[in-house]
Amino acid sequence: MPLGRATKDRTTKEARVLANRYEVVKKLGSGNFGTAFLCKDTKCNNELKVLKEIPVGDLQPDETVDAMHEARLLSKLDHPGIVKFHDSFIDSEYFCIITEYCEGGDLDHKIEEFKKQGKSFDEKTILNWIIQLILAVQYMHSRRVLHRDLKTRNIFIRKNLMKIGDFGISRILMNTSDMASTFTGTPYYMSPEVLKHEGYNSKSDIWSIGCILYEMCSLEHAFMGQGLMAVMYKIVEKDPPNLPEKYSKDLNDVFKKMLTKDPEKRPSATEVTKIPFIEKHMTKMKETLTEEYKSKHNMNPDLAEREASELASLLREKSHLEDVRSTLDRSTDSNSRSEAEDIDGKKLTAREKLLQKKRLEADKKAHELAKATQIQLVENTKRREKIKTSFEQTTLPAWKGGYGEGEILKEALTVKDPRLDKPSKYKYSLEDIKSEDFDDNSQDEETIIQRTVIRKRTDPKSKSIGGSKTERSERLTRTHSYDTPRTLTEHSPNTLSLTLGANPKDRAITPMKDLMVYDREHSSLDFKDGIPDTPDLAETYYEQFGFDDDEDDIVIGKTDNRRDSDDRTLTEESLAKEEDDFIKCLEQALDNNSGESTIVSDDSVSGAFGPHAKETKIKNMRAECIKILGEDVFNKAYTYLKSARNSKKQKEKSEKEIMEGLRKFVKNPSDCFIVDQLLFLEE
Ligand SMILES: Nc1ncnc2c1ncn2[C@@H]1O[C@H](COP(=O)(O)OP(=O)(O)OP(=O)(O)O)[C@@H](O)[C@H]1O
Repeated sequence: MPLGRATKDRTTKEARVLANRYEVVKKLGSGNFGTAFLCKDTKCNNELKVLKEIPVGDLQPDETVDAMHEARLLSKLDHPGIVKFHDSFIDSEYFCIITEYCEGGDLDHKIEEFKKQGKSFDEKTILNWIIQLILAVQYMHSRRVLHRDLKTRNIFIRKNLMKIGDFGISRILMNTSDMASTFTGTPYYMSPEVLKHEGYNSKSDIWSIGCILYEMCSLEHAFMGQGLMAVMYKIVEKDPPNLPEKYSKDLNDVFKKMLTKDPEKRPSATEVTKIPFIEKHMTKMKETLTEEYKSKHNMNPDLAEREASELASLLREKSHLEDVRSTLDRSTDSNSRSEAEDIDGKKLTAREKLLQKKRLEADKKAHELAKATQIQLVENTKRREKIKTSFEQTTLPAWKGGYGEGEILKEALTVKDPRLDKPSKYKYSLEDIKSEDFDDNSQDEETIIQRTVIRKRTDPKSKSIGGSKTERSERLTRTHSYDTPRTLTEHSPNTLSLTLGANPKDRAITPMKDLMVYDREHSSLDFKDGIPDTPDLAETYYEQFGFDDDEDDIVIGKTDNRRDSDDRTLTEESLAKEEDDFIKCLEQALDNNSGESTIVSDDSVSGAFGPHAKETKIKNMRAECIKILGEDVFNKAYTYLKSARNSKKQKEKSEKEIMEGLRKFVKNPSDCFIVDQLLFLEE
């Protein structure tokens, strides 16, 4: 296929849905193989994911079989240090991959940012990161998957967790036995054996991790040179530099081991984890992480807030349904009469008619809610048990780090509730909230109740709330201490009840029965029967609190059809799972046990899209050259370098002479580095 063959350019088409499921949000950028987009998974609660579109040309159906098979196997791999491979499919001329989205971007960007700001990463952070990467590599190598293109642009950050992207993609895209395919365009991370055409193996990935370690410390590449050849020469012949002096000798030794020229003598991932300095840090990480995890899950304010929010919504549900019921009870006898007939001698108001209309619906929702709550309770109990067991079994270390600025876990679990703009370790009265907290005076009282419930804390230092008015507020708040963590899970489903329906005991909805009282008589709120006075307001009220006609799901916690509003729960849960998984990885590594090995297949298989992927790479690199140099300069430099690399006479020229020759076209010959890369790739 000729170079630059036109593939349909879809990079600008963002508002589109792929596979009837992935809605493109925006373009993230283009790489060697294709373009990455941020997308929403409409079938998974609009979770943000990354779509990678790789042009593969017009393929015959059987040509895609291997790729799809490989992709399916890759999607089974799961490790907190690997960007999760979710899905793949062919769409027109594109092979599409759906992966996890890492909101922290890539390490290359992070390093650039630090460089610009004159900052550096501290040793502890670097050690944390490198251990994460090594554990991820160990996991994949134990399943016989090589990366082949490890570089800072393929390392992603998600809540300070380091994740390796594109692991195994080479299996699909590249013909792995072919040198040009292995040459990804970036020479900086390539090992001597690869440059010497001695073949890629698992140790070549370790070399790349060593190069990444150097870059984290010095914010520069380990092997630098004006031209591609100079870099390659240094990699093969020269000793690696030392890490900057601010880093320990121990870390420098680890780095040197990883950059041992002879792959036989270079440590494997497992061997790196056994280097005493690394092992010691892993043990420390485990201890600190466990402690932080423990305290977080015992007293996690975010978790508590979420639970409070759920409880508040249950409360709303309860008081509303009680109100509906009591009103309906009053009117039950009138059902046999005409709607227009009176209750207690009065005609039914529009509001009462509305109540009637909503009655069945409300009851149905109550049932669904009770069911959903019970499912959530079971899930919460399971999760708690799991966390508890994990604490008991481990002494995992608080794993601090992350740009040297904070505690990873702390950040990892901080999911802010946009409704809460202040830390809430205080007691709030309704008046407090009305007067100082919310600018928006137009909020209705129910919202205020909810916020009060969420904010309520029994901080011993807080001023007590006395007086009749505040007593009323007190009744509206939750007398539930977050300092002594109590959660939904601590209440057996059997203890839940809600005075609703013919048989109240059958309607398990909230564990707050004994803890929360909505005292209608003394309430300062004016919707004493729970329903606003006018039908319009009532309608708004219903809609606001989840009784909208069109609404068909009640979603609490984790269910299959979660809605947008549940994103927060989802993220929090998935992050907690990742922490948990990472703790297990550390444990396994410390136990010298790499876990059960699900071997995917031999990595020597040729990539299904080899020729197409190579062609795309060349095309993209050529476009990049033109972007950097301009078309005219590129053409001249390309012709000059091609002849310098190919003709015998020119070959005798030293690198220095070649660079000088380039000065005829460009001010800075090192700008032509990428042209050299392109030529190398083309060869
Ligand atoms: N999982 C992800 N989460 C967040 N951003 C991502 C993710 N994958 C890719 N990106 C971003 O999308 C852009 C393009 O990424 P892509 O992987 O296609 O190319 P690249 O890494 O820049 O180059 P290469 O093809 O050489 O790996 C980059 O800015 C990258 O940071």
